[in-house]
Amino acid sequence: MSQSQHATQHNFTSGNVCFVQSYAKINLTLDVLGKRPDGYHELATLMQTIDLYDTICLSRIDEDRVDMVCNVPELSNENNLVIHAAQAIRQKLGLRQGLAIELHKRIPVAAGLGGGSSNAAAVLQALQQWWQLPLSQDDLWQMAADLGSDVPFFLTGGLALCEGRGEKIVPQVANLPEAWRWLLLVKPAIGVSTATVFRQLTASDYSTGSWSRAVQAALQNQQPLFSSDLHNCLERGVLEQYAEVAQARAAVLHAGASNVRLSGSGPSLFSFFPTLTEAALVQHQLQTQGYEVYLTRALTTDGSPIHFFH
Ligand SMILES: C[C@@](CO)(OP(=O)(O)O)[C@H](O)COP(=O)(O)OP(=O)(O)OC[C@H]1O[C@@H](n2ccc(N)nc2=O)[C@H](O)[C@@H]1O
Ligand SMILES: Nc1ncnc2c1ncn2[C@@H]1O[C@H](COP(=O)(O)OP(=O)(O)O)[C@@H](O)[C@H]1O
Repeated sequence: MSQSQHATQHNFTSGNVCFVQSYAKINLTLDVLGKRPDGYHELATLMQTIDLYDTICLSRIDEDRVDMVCNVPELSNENNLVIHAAQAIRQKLGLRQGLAIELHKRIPVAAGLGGGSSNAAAVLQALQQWWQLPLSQDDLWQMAADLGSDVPFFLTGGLALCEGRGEKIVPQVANLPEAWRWLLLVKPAIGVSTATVFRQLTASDYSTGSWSRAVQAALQNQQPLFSSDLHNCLERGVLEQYAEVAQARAAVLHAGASNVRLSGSGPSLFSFFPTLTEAALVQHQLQTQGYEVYLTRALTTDGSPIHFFH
């Protein structure tokens, strides 16, 4: 029996079974620099893993195939990224060892929280460690990047500056202001397609990358940061296009939050609080209005709570 802590996954293996925790992310900042010839957008985004996770149970099976069940019925099919990740590894190494995957989702789906990407990275990393595969970090990174723009970030997690289409990762020392100790996530009752949100961008939404780089520098130097320093270039389009998100944003502010931002392509919104009491009060108010709300916090690469500065 062994227990290991690598990157954002907590793995627990026992004989033929391996359990993995697969964490969600928020985008503290998200700059879109412009559209690339390949159709993707050039990004600079500061991503941070948070204490909200799916659980994945991997078991060896005798047959040469990958099976999967999920507690969210519409995700129980071969398009699930956990199957793509397992098949990518089997194909790359010509493995015939079969696998059964149980996926228990807690991270809201299509919510801007990176759940599918996190699950894919968790499977890549768990199989690499559990089966002691001869894959380099570069091999893993390439497989992750082929699975999706956000997947490489989840191989390291914690806090990172992500550039290119999101796949170029520069890990940062996880270090946030004291005022950001508690994190409230509000998930409006709609799913949002990432591709649609990018399609609706206009040139006036683009930035130079300066929002993310300024916040990165302030965090590294432990300088004061304000909620107005955080920016997401996708937010304008999402607030205009989806009334549910604009309403939820207004409700969060009305409930007493001093800051609120969209995570990724949304629809999830996040707010920071210095104390648990303040966060819990706002959470309670929003829950009584019927909102889906999560009270959580930021994590380091090994899944432990991060360091805060004054
Ligand atoms: C916006 C972000 C911010 O972290 O997250 P989510 O809101 O999805 O969580 C990511 O860039 C999402 O990453 P991911 O969900 O892996 O995207 P992919 O599967 O690679 O791409 C989905 C679609 O989004 C668009 N896309 C994605 C990334 C990028 N840099 N430019 C794009 O234009 C493309 O239309 C692409 O077909
Ligand atoms: N394991 C998975 N978990 C969640 N969604 C998945 C998974 N595998 C494939 N998907 C697909 O990916 C889409 C985006 O889901 P998700 O990763 O949760 O959101 P986001 O891209 O907003 O962070 C979903 O609509 C779903 O069809």
